[in-house]
Amino acid sequence: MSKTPHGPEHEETVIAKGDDELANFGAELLARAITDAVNARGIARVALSGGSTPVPAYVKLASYDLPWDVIEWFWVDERAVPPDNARSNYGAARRALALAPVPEARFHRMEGEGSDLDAAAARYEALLRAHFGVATAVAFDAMTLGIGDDGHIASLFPRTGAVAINDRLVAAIPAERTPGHEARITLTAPVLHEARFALMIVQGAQKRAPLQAARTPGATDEVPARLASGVKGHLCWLLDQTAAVTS
Ligand SMILES: O=C(O)[C@H](O)[C@@H](O)[C@H](O)[C@H](O)COP(=O)(O)O
Repeated sequence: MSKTPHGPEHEETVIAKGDDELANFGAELLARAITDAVNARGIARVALSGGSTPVPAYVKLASYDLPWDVIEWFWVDERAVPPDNARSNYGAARRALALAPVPEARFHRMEGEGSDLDAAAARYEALLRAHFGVATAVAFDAMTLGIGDDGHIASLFPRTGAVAINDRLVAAIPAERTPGHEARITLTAPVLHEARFALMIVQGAQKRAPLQAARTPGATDEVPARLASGVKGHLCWLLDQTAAVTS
């Protein structure tokens, strides 16, 4: 049974009252993590999850006065669609960040559109190694995460064994292992765990059950979002009040 190997250095829960507050808190938390990273190391590397929940926070973040030239943007996962497809996580984040003065070269998308997702995953892994260095851990300065209704995180879906992939940084997940979804490319659990700051942003009554399951110790293959508790750095559960209700 794969369990989370260690707990966060720092863990907190922030409750937001409503959509706007969730987006504002999300943007503020990301901006702080980014600013801290640039102050400490002269650069911030950010990995963005897809889905709908984090997008309003990305929009708010775009209006911050950040050192945009030294922020590198990566993705936690991508759907097997072209970047201009409405389901593209890259496309959604790019639209949300459109007002931010980010140099094009700072965006590093996963190539979900290709016919060979294993090759695309390998290329992304090589890109991460080039940016982070081969010898060092791939530790993102800030990472947004979400929880699927089925308890998935990134594109690591329950009862597929995907949470146990630990021999690579980036994996291709075939459609038959993403129930109800298309094939994916995703960061693997070891990369999620290395995050210096992970913002787990959860909204809506339909997320109460998977959220409670994610915060209950147990097998990560049953509830992949339990991987969040293995983040080594600072883990922030940013919850809107409807998701935070405990039965
Ligand atoms: O590609 C994706 O879908 C995401 O990376 C995924 O892991 C997401 O975070 C959850 O499915 C929650 O999605 P919502 O925010 O839309 O509920």
